[in-house]
Amino acid sequence: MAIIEVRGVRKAYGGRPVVDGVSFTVDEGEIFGILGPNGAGKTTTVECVEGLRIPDAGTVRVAGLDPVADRQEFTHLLGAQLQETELQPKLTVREALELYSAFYRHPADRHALAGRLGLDGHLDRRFAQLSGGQKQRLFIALALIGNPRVVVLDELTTGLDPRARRDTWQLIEEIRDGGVTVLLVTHFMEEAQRLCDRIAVIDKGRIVAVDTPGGLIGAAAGPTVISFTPSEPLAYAELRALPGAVSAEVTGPGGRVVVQGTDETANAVITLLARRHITARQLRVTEAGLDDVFLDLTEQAS
Ligand SMILES: Nc1ncnc2c1ncn2[C@@H]1O[C@H](COP(=O)(O)OP(=O)(O)OP(=O)(O)O)[C@@H](O)[C@H]1O
Repeated sequence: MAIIEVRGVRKAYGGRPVVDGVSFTVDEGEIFGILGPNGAGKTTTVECVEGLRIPDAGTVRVAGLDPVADRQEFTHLLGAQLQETELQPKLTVREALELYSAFYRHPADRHALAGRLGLDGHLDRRFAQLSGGQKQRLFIALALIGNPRVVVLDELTTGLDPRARRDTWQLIEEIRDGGVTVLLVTHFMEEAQRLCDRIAVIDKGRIVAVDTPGGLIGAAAGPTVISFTPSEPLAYAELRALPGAVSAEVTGPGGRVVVQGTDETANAVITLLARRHITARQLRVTEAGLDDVFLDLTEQAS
C-alpha cells in the first residue's frame, strides 16, 4: 500500500520550472530511490515531500497527511536527514540525541539507537571531532529518533570512503527491515542498484522512468555490453552497424572497444572478428549496469 503519494508536483524559481509535474508513489516498507544528474530537481522534490518547500501545484500526501497543512502530526511521521546538515560544533553526540528526542512524543530509545548505529563509544565526543562517517551515522540517528514511519535520506554517503559507504548501506537495509519506508536521493548507481526496491530517474524536473533496478536494466536500449581490445583497429561505423548495436566507442589508450547492444550483437562481434582474423584480448560480455541505463535515459531526454 502506498505511504507516499506525489501527484503532479511543480515548483519554479524565478519563472524557471525545476520540478515539472512529478508524480510517483512509494509503498510502505520500500527503499525508493531518486536518481538524476546535478540540478535535476531531486532535492526540491524530496523537500516538497518533507514539507520544507511548498509546491506551486500538485499534491503530496504521506500516510494521508499533507506535509504543510498537517505539520504537527506530520513531524511525528517523517524523519529527515538533510543534505549538508551541520550541528553546533561543541554539541556532543549524547547532547544531540537528548535534544532531538525532546521534540517527539514517542522518541526511540536513545541508547539502543546509539548502539545500533555504532555511536555508543562516541557519546561524549563533540560534533566537530567526529569523522565524516560518524557524522553521517549521527544524522541517521537523528532522523530515526522520533520513531518515524518514513525516513528521507539525501545524498547520505557522499564523501564517505568505500567501507563507511558499505556500512551505511547495511544500516539503511536494517532500517527498512525494521519496517521504516526509506526515500533515498543518491548519485551513486551502485548504491541505487544494491539498495533500492524501485527507482525514479528524474531529469530536468521530470520523471523519465520508474522501475526496479532489474526492470530499468532490462528495458535499456542495449542490455548487453561487449568489450575487448582488438589486435587491429576496427571502424566505428562497422561496429555501430552490427545487428542490435546501440552504441560503439573506443576507450582508453589501449584502444579498448566497448559495444552496447543485445546478445545478437555479441554474436555478430565474434563473427566479425573471426572473418577479419582479428584477435580480441580480454573479451568480456556483461549485462549493462544502472549507470548505462542512467546515461541512456538522461541523454535521451536532453
Ligand atoms: N531556493 C532556490 N532558489 C532558486 N533556485 C533554486 C533553489 N533551490 C534549487 N534551485 C535550482 O533548482 C534546480 C534544481 O535543484 P535541486 O537542488 O532540486 O537539484 P538536485 O537534483 O537535488 O541537484 P544536486 O544533485 O546537484 O543536488 C537547480 O538548478 C537549482 O539551482
